[in-house]
Amino acid sequence: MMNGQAFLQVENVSFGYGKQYVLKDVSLSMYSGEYTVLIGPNGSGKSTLIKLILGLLQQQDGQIQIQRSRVGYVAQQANRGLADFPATVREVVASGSYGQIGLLRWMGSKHWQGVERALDQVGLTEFASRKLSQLSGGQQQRVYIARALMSNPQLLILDEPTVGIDVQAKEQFYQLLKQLHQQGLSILLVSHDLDEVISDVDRVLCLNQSIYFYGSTQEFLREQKELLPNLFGVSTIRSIL
Ligand SMILES: Nc1ncnc2c1ncn2[C@@H]1O[C@H](COP(=O)(O)OP(=O)(O)OP(=O)(O)O)[C@@H](O)[C@H]1O
Repeated sequence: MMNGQAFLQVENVSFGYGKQYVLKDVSLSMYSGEYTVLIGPNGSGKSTLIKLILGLLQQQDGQIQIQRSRVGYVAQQANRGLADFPATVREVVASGSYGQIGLLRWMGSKHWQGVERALDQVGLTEFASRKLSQLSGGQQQRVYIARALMSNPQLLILDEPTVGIDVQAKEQFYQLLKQLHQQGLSILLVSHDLDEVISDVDRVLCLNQSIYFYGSTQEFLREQKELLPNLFGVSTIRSIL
């Protein structure tokens, strides 16, 4: 897994919104096909790190190397803003190709085939003609994954995608991520649901302004009794929930 060139390389990155740093000297590398979960207490800099990786923020120090055209992104509460928009599920997924639903009329049949494929990958074919607002929160998040898949990403980044989704839908959602990973997609998932994803991921990254732990799932499980009390003030994964 670690062979070859890393396609995401974050080297000694520091960032602050004002004078104070919220991220200090952060380094990490992701290799093709890896599934990494990023955890950390509230305000530890997880979303900030994601925004730096996506190029939405610019670090003050350090370097980030990544081919951004090969990154798909599913934001926290992704449905905000679009949920009331009168677009169908199919149209929202299609907008992943062009970024704007208004441009859909320019899409050729090859693109629409891609839309059907993406809908199939996330198990939403039967909902394709429904309005987005008529789907549950969990289904809507799957629509956003399908939209992100339209750019044929190498890496899918998700920032707390299951906030506000019920337990059963969460399970289905993580099952979908597991399947996409098994199909070869690399995933960087920000989540508090460590207990639910720990058996699916390859690596765990614990952030608290700096990197607190970064290693394989096996290493994490071996060391969690020492790691978790310091990071979250709890002693088992289950108590983070
Ligand atoms: N736009 C902003 N301007 C100023 N400070 C910010 C801004 N966004 C975030 N911060 C601060 O930066 C720090 C890191 O925030 P960030 O959202 O990256 O943390 P997080 O780990 O994602 O938190 P959570 O788990 O609560 O989502 C926090 O102290 C936060 O208050």
